[in-house]
Amino acid sequence: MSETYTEDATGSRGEPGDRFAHLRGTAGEEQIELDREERGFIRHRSWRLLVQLSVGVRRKLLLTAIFVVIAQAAQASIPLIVAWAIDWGLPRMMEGRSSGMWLPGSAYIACAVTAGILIFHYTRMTAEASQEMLFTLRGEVFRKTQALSLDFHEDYTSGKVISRQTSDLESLRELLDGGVNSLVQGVMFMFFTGVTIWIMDWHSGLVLIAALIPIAVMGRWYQKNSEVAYRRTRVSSARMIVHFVESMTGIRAVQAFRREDSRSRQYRRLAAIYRDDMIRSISLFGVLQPSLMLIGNLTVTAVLLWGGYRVLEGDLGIGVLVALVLATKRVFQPLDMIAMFYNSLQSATAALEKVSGLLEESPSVTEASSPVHLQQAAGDLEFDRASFRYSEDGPVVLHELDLHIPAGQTVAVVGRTGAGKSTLAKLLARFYDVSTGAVKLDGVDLRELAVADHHRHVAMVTQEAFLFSGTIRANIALGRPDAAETEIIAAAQAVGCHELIMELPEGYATDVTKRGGRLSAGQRQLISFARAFLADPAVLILDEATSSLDLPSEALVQQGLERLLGNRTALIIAHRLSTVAIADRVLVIDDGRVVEDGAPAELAEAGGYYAKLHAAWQTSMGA
Ligand SMILES: Nc1ncnc2c1ncn2[C@@H]1O[C@H](COP(=O)(O)OP(=O)(O)OP(=O)(O)O)[C@@H](O)[C@H]1O
Repeated sequence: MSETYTEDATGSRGEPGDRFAHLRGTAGEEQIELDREERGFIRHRSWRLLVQLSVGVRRKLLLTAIFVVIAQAAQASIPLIVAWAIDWGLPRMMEGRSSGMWLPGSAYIACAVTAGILIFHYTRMTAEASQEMLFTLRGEVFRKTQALSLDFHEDYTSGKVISRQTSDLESLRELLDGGVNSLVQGVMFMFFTGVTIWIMDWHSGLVLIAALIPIAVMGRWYQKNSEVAYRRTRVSSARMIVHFVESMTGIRAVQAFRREDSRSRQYRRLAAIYRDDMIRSISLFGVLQPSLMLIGNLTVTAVLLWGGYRVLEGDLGIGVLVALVLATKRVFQPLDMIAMFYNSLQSATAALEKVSGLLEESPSVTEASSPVHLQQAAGDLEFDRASFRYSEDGPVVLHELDLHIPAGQTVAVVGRTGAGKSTLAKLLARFYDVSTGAVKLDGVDLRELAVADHHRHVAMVTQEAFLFSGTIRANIALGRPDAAETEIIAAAQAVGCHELIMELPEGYATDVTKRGGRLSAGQRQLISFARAFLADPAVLILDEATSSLDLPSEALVQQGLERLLGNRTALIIAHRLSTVAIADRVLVIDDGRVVEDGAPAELAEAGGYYAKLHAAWQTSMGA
């Protein structure tokens, strides 16, 4: 699949002075009322996405269209055949000529069989084409959301991503699966039946055309109102899903603080808003559908009355009148289907607006146009007058930081909460790029370094020690997917978790999500150390867990950590005295600046922040 779906060259936010900057990407996603130009912009983006998606299934769509036209022409000619049978066939039969029966009869059967076979084929082809388009889109939404940088995810929340991937794609599925098919089918059927009416009697054709006027007025009314109504349902559905996802991912906090009732109340409130928005949009459809039916029935009455009068006058054959009434009744049958299509179109359009916006986003951390490759890295790190703020108008979090960490050094970073320790780590891991200045690995600016090489040389072990569902083996192998079994075991042995894995019910094949495979915080950390050991990076960034482990576990984790560190360069956000003790150097960060820098023993004597922290730790150890 192509890399850029609806992304434009200017990035997701466009050029300065861009008239639609507030609508690009996911910005303005919750804006419900749009002016004419804004609507045009959003619609263009949505349709462009739909066209891009249809490129791969063009042949199938074309063939479907041809089949639909032929099948509907065959079906629509049935009233003509009836008229022919009555006005031409019947008199012949009465004269004893058998052709009066079998000619119209065979034509009727031929039309019905042709239509049946073609409908079978195009129904299957439409399903294949729409599923193929949805398959592509699902993959694209997943790929895009994974590729987007952390700053996007921190703003957008996983609940919204889930809502794009589930409820929005679902409403698109409804449209593509049944809707398009019924639209083309219905329109073609109406067209051909209309033509047969014209052929039989142009007076009735005029009645039909007159009926199109109120139909068009109703359609326009529905489009205007339902567009806004469905946009509103997309927003309220996303809010409801966001709340649900947050409550479930934060279930520990919810239960610990007994927030179940209040979270339920909030959820009910959001669900009620969604329910009301849905009722409002469906009610609009409730007006559209019967109105169209009424127009249809009035037209049949008009054709019957006027035709009947002309039969009495001797201007029209009775067979033609029967066929005309039959055809006029049939011409409106698909309106029901078309109205339903219109309904799912409006719902899917609102969904497509959101999905195409998400796909228009582009990562803020990108690969340089001609990246520098580093086959081997020693692990020399440098912050060169590096400043950073999370957003353009946000506060400066790191202030012109100058810091050199020679290869192989273990640096513990301490400081009060909110000082900027994690930010330092995130810049090294390149979750973000510095605002000014540079961060360098072996003298190469990280922004110039090939992303794959950066990933290979710099690894981050986060404090949550996240394990994916699957086996222990697979979780360690994430560090290097092509690693052999022996290498995986060697990595586990190196950090000291081989024994504990062997004690699990199925050893390395134990599923971490199953009962018996559940691991403690310390064990999870050791597994994530094994993963990092296997990856064998030159630089390790460790966000040490703040949760206190019991002493035997802490000792195990400590040993595992020391073995993992080896000769690598390491930056550890330290929360334990034992970790700081094994560091070569301690940095005390305060308000985005390094305020103390030296060997642990040296700083413990210096009487500053670290000395106090050290004393407090020692007291707690003694307690
Ligand atoms: N995603 C973000 N967007 C905006 N501001 C942020 C973001 N992450 C952190 N900050 C701000 O940046 C500053 C430094 O945060 P950082 O997470 O680096 O602190 P820390 O020293 O690691 O704190 P802690 O020990 O509590 O984890 C804080 O003022 C914080 O509010």
